[in-house]
Order: sequence, then C-alpha cells, then structure tokens
Amino acid sequence: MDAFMLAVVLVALAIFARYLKRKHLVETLDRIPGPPGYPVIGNTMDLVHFKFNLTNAVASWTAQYGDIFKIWLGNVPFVILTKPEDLEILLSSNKHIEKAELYALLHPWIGEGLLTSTGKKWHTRRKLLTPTFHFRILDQFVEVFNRCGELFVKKLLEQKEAVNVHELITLCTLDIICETAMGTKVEAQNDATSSYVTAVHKALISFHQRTMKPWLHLNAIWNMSSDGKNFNSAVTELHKYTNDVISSRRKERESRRKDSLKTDQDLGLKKREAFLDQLLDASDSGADLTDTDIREEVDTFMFEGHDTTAAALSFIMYNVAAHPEVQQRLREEMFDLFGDSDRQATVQDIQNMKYAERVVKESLRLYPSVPLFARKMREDLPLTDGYVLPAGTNVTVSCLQMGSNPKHWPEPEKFDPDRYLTENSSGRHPYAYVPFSAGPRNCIGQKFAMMEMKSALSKIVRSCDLSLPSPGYKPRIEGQVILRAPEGVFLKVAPYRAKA
Ligand code: HEM
Repeated sequence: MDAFMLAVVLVALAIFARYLKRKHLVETLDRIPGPPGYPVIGNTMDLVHFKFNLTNAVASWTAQYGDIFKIWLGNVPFVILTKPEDLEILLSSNKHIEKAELYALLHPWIGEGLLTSTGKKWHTRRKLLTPTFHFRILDQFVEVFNRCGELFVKKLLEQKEAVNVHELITLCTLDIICETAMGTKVEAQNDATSSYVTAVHKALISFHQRTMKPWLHLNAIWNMSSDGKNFNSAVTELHKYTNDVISSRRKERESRRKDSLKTDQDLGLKKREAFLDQLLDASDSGADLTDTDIREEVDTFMFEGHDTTAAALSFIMYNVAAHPEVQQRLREEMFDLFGDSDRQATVQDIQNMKYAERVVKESLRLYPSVPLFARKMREDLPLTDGYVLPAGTNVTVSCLQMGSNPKHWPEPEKFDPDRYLTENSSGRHPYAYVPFSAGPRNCIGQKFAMMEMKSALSKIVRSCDLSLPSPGYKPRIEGQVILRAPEGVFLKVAPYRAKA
C-alpha cells in the first residue's frame, strides 16, 4: 500500500471512529427525556423564548421532565441533573473532574487557575492551595472581616431611603478579597470609582452578557462587540494590577533577603499573610509556579471570592429583613455572645454563631450564589434508573432547582434555618444540599466564605434593624454566572442598639 492509500485509510478510519462516537452519544442521550429540538439549532429557540434566562428555562424544564433531562444548544448536548443520588455518583468521583466547555470563556481573565483547570495541573494546584485555606490561616483574616464589615455597617446607616444593599456589600467583599488574596487595600467602599474597582465591575458585567448570549461565545464576534471590547480592556487593567502587585512583592522579598533584614516573624511580630504571599512562599520553596501561574490563582480568587459572597450576603440580608422572628433570634444569639458590648468578634465567636450559620445555609438553599455548575464527561458514567451520561456530553447541576424541591425540603418556600438541626436533617440525602458543590472539586473557599458571611451578618444585626421597603417585597432573581437580583436588593435600615 503506498503512502497516499495509507493516508486515505487512516483518515477514513478516523472519520468512522468519530461517527461511532457521535452515534453512541446521540443514542445514549436519546434515552434521557428533554424538550424536542430542531436539527442544527437544537433547543436554542427555547432559550430565545425564555429570553436567555437560564434559571427560568431550567425551572420550567425540571417541572416538566423531572430530575434528569437533556437539551441541545446547537450541536452541544447538556444533561441537567437534580437528583441527589446522581449528584453523588458524579461529584464524588475523582475521575469526572473536567469542567464544561463554557468555562473556557473565563480563560482570558483567570487563565487555567483552580476553577477552570483539569487533570494533573488541577491535582497539583489543589494540593498546593488546600493548606492556604486551613483554619489557622483563615484566623488571621478575621481582623479584615471585622474592619471591612464595620465600614459597611457605617455606610448602611448613612442611608436615609431604602438602599440597594447588593451594591454596598459588593464593595465590602471586594475590599475583603483584595486584602486577603493580594494583601492590597483598594478601598472600594471609600472610592467606588477607582480604576481597579471600575475594571472589576466592567469585566463582570460584560462577562455576564457573554454567558447569556450564545452568539457572543464566538471569539470573532465577541472581540468586535462593545461588551467584548469593554471586557478585554478591563481584563488588561486587572492583569496589570495583579502583575504589578506580584512583582513588587517579589522585589520586596528579594531586598529583605539581600539586606538580611530581620523579618517581622524574626522580630516576634505576627504578620498577616495574604494568599499571594503563601503562593510566593511555595514558589520560593521550589514549587513549580511561575508568576503567570500565581497570577492565574490570585485572579481566580478575585473572580470566585467576592461576587459569590456579595450575592449571598445581599439575599441573607433580604431574608433576615423579611423574617423579623429570624432577626430577633440572631440578635439573641449575638447578645448571648457579646452582651451589650460592641467588642469585635473573635474566631471563637464566629465558630459559636450556630444560628447565624443555619441562617446563611438556609439563604443559600433558596438563593445559591452559583446556581448552576457543569462538567464535561470524558467517559460514560452510569447513573440511577438505568440512565448513562455518555462521554462527550456536558452535565449541569442545578442547585437552585434542588433547593426548591419538596421531595428534599418540605414546604420549600418557607425560610426555616432550623431545617439543619441534626434532629431535622435525618433522612435527607447529603447531596440534596450542594451550594458549595461537593467531592474533590468542591469550593476550596467554603470555610473562608462562611466565616466572612457570619462575621458580616453578626455586625449587621448588632448595629442595624433591617426591614422590607414595602410589605411582601421580593427581589426578582436571575441566574447569570452568579445568581443575582438584576434590579438590586432594596432594604430599609435603621440603627439598632443592644439593650442590657
Ligand atoms: C457564598 C460563597 C461561595 C459559594 C456559594 C461558592 C460556590 C462554589 C461552587 C459551587 C464551586 C464549584 C464550581 C464549579 O464546579 O464550577 C466553587 C468552586 C471554587 N470556589 Fe467557591 N464559592 C463561594 C465563595 C468562594 C470564595 C470566598 C473563594 C475564595 C476565596 C472561592 C474559591 C473557589 C475556587 C478557587 C473554586 C474552584 C475549586 C476547584 O475547582 O478546585 N469560593 N465555589
């Protein structure tokens, strides 16, 4: 056989193998229910019908097809799961850890950091980064939570009318993440117009537009669109900021070493280490981390670590305002811990805030900051009821739908923090509650986020009385990358003083 014939045979075999793979994918997916689609465009028109509001679309399909269904976006298949037993199979696996194709849209901003990477790179980084979230390390951030939370409460109390608490808390969580991730103070709460703060907002807003409009997923269209241009210029600014912080911190460390200056530790002073310092320590101790690798991870914390907690805290405040009896119990818990003193919360206090913890958990059930997250299957994965997730499909977990399923949550619309008491949790599947995901790719920042949110909540109820702007007010929600209230979360705020 000459070379030409050999090439023809190899190409034919490759095409045949691709055909068989696709046939297997389509046939396996055919066994999963879902809305009927059109050739080529699949269910794209359904999304147009839902005005690209994925939350509404998924809610409607879940009601119609149950806890497993499939849709096609063009020729890309997605299976949506809300059954805890299926989630356990998927999320507890060490094998099925690759993120769905849509996560690649984040690469221009956060590269292949922990959130978006896979395979060996993800394993190595996760191992390296896990100790940076140890309680001992997180303890040193309590002072930052307290200081930023205090300023937030001051800003809240300055408002005369009902205020969009989401706008204010976003600036507070941005201050917190900049100081804890990079060790820099951007003072967002004092100057919301600084170029860094504006760039973060510009990048997030334009990125959300991209996720909602499938035609913007094409790089050529995206880069020419006004959103794409805004995004690219914002990301350039953000990268410059992170790069500058990394290089100046490196120089600082280098000159300390050269001048053999005594470090704060040598002098017996306790110095706070930002996540960035710990990454630089690891790199100095021989870990395979270039400055670009470090930037990816710092940018990932910046992306994943402030919008999530801001959205969560704004809905927590809404739920507290809407349920005066919950607000009262929170106050009682704070009074038990602090009496009428206005001393700062310690790590131990935060750990003792058991009711506040249940309030945060209950709010995340109804308003999970990350309403959907998705994986790409590299191998077939058998689920319950005889269904199989075929290799090549994207699979999406819908936390929002799970949280409102009466099978797992009796009277799901009721805000009841006591659902999480041990005596009320028996019989509930552990994977029925996954706002921080679960298994090996769960949220690495969960403990950090819980401490930050409990700390902020305690500050708020110790100083403010929250109420709704009008009876029955409920903010409209929309699931973008983050679940948010597009018109804001408006609340009335009055001063509160603990009575002895
Ligand atoms: C209310 C707050 C938060 C919620 C609800 C939340 C939720 C989640 C969820 C659902 C995932 C999995 C995403 C996926 O599989 O695509 C995740 C991953 C992640 N989160 Fe969070 N998160 C929160 C706060 C934070 C904070 C404060 C940080 C950092 C300081 C953080 C850092 C990360 C990182 C780095 C990952 C990727 C982990 C990996 O793949 O190994 N998150 N988070």
